Amino acid sequence: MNTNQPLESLKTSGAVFFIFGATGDLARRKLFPAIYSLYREGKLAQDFAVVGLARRPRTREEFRLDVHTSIQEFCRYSSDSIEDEEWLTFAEHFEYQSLDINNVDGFRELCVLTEELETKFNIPGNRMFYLALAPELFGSVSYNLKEGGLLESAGWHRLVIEKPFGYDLASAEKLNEQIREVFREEEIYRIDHYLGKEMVQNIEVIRFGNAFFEPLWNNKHIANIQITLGETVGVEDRGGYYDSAGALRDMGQNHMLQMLTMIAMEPPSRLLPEDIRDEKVKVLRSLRPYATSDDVKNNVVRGQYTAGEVRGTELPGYRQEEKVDPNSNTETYFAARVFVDNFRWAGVPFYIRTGKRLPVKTTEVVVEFKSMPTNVYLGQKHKLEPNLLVIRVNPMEGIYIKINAKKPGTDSQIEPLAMDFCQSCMIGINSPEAYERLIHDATKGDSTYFTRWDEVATAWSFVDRIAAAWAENSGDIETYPAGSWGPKATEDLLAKDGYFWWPVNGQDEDNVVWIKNH
Ligand SMILES: NC(=O)C1=CN([C@@H]2O[C@H](COP(=O)(O)OP(=O)(O)OC[C@H]3O[C@@H](n4cnc5c(N)ncnc54)[C@H](OP(=O)(O)O)[C@@H]3O)[C@@H](O)[C@H]2O)C=CC1
Ligand SMILES: O=C1O[C@H](COP(=O)(O)O)[C@@H](O)[C@H](O)[C@H]1O
Repeated sequence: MNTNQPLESLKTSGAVFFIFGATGDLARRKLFPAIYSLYREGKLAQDFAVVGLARRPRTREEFRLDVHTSIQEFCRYSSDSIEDEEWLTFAEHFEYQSLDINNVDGFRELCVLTEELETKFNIPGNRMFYLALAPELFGSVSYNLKEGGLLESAGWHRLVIEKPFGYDLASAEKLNEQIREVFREEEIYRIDHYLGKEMVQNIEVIRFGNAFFEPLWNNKHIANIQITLGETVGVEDRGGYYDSAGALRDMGQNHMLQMLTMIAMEPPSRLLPEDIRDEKVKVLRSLRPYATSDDVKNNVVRGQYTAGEVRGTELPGYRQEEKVDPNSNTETYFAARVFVDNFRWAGVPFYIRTGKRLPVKTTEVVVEFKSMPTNVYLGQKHKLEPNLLVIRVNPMEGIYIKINAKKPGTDSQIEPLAMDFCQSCMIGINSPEAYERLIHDATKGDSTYFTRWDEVATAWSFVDRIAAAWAENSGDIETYPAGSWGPKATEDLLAKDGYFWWPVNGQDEDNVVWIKNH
């Protein structure tokens, strides 16, 4: 398939969806609800089937009940009762097969089942393999799909894989080699679900669709950019995975750097998947690498949460969490001062931070513009507030712009004004979830919002230097109480440049006059 086909020519076609890891958390919380929403919205072709695969035994009826329960709990559309005709019509498309990834015989049986389903639902041999599995299993699945004959049908074959893609560059390369022995790059869809978020995709339109942003989008006018991905949750039941990953690998290598690329990339010459991905990888290649451990120390902060209280609830520290090493030095928070060394961004610091057990669940980008050279109203000593463009990604979706204006009724008193457009207030819960959009894109063959191998590899080489410096000084991790905004050193990262973190969601901005669409 040519991934540079015009996007409007890409259409959803009937396919069999194979969900490897169908008894797991991701399938339950995200994948089944996403498939159901797509079905409800008429975005799936009529001729489709879903095969759930995992080791645990399940009858077809038990599996369909699992799918129903997951939809009731997590989908933005609730499903009908399991006896209703509409649900039965949908559920009819779901099958389950118990299968061990490491046993090729199971794949041969799967091949027979698949051909039966393709005949039953008139599916033209298109097959999408979604790996909701630990990455160690990706190589075996690919190999056994081929050995088991599943790649011999007439239609297209696509492999959708979850993050994390490896643990570092070396392991990612190995993983990639294993997969590439079977699938071509254009058949591989590496999910980074942040790229499926409405407002992350909207960054492109805000930038390239507005005459008053793009001309200012450079180091002449922008002072700094702040990207925050705050979470209130701890590690929940994923302690085993998280303790070997940490915030840098879990969020930094992927979601944070991908968001940074969307903010910093050059306008693509055409809006085709490869053109956009080419521009994103150029940003990753322009990231200034931290040359020494001292560089890392001066520009990156890591922290781990200790016990704390959030809205009256006592919460344990990270080391007390289930499946976490009680002496763990894994970071649950990190912040970094990053530079994109290219013509557009030279000298502009990008401050990025993410953490678990922070006070607010929020993903937000703040673009701080350079201050006016002087305050013509009150003189040099009185600095005017800088203009801000704030892109709210999650859970609130929208943008606000902070400007200075004359306070009505005064001679020349100036007050900051925020024009707040809340998209989620208008669209509400019907805003499509990231997984829906990405699964839909994969069925159409649109790889724009999936990460290409060179993006993954370049991001790892940037992150590996931080991880290596931390490994040398494993004891210097700072702590922060659950419910706080992370270690104190995070403030210093910005303070040394004369900046501070802007309050997220406009909180504490009491001196600002808000003009809202809601
Ligand atoms: N959960 C989440 O929110 C997110 C998850 N991810 C990624 O998605 C992937 C899956 O995560 P998650 O669902 O949480 O993991 P879980 O541990 O909940 O599920 C793993 C699944 O793999 C199956 N499995 C394990 N070993 C085998 C095997 N040998 N043969 C066949 N099936 C096997 C398990 O089923 P059984 O035991 O029955 O065989 C289970 O269905 C991971 O890579 C994770 O990092 C990424 C982003 C978010
Ligand atoms: O990929 C991951 O993302 C989630 C956060 O996603 P969000 O869409 O809820 O913001 C994070 O909790 C998890 O640790 C990480 O693996």
